[in-house]
Amino acid sequence: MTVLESIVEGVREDLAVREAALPFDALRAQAAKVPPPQDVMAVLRGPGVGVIAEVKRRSPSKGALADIPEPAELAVQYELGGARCISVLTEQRRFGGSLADFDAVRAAVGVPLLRKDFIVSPYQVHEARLHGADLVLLIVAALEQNALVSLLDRVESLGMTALVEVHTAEEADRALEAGASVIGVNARNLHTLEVDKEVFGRIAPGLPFDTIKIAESGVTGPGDLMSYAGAGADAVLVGESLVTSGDPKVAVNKLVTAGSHPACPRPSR
Ligand SMILES: O=C(O)c1ccccc1NCC(=O)[C@H](O)[C@H](O)COP(=O)(O)O
Repeated sequence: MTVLESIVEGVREDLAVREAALPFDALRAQAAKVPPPQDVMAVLRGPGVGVIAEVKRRSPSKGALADIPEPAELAVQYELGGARCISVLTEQRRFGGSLADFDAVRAAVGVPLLRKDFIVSPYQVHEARLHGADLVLLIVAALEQNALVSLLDRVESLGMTALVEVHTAEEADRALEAGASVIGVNARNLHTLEVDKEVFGRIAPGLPFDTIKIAESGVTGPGDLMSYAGAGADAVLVGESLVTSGDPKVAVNKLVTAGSHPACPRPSR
């Protein structure tokens, strides 16, 4: 079993417990009463290269990264530093995240929020909406094509935006066939955990010009952002280097400043 398969197995077990506690129809009815999501496409199409800053306590590849006793405080620092969106990992077993973290962040910041999890069921999509998500991650490698198409439709039918994550050209084709308009190219192979920062540059130029392109993983500073910008990134998604920086506001702001600098290559839309 690969790392991704084992994560998804645990996610399905935890999901069954939540479904037993709050049945799907009741969840859906509650989620329908939540204020509508933000227009994330407009935010991601903002000037320069944006930063999506991630609340990430630990990971399968690196183990413990940061305690983050107050995720809301971290998120406020990200927002003050100029993050365009904030990603909150809600997977508990491997990443130490939770929907309680998501709620705390939602209550503290105004920027759009990404529910970063391993979404395999419509239940998780409505759950994301119930907790105020604007964006939902869909990982192509974790989904059969029919499931990808129907989850993407569901995310959009609720007014949210799907960040569809790929790691290979074949997965990018599947994302486009499913109708993705925001594609994240993850430098990390979720089966082996190997990080290859060249992957974005191999895949992004082949995507349609009007697709929002997000470079995920392995961003350690402004130099990486500039390289990804040169290969066509509209935004970068950054976790580890921010949570381990000691000063997340400054660390985010260094990236934001690089992304808005006149020397930074512009997205070609
Ligand atoms: O981070 C991991 O080790 C990982 C392992 C298996 C599945 C997903 C994983 N990470 C999710 C992410 O995509 C990253 O949290 C995100 O792109 C930020 O990456 P980084 O800046 O390298 O922390």
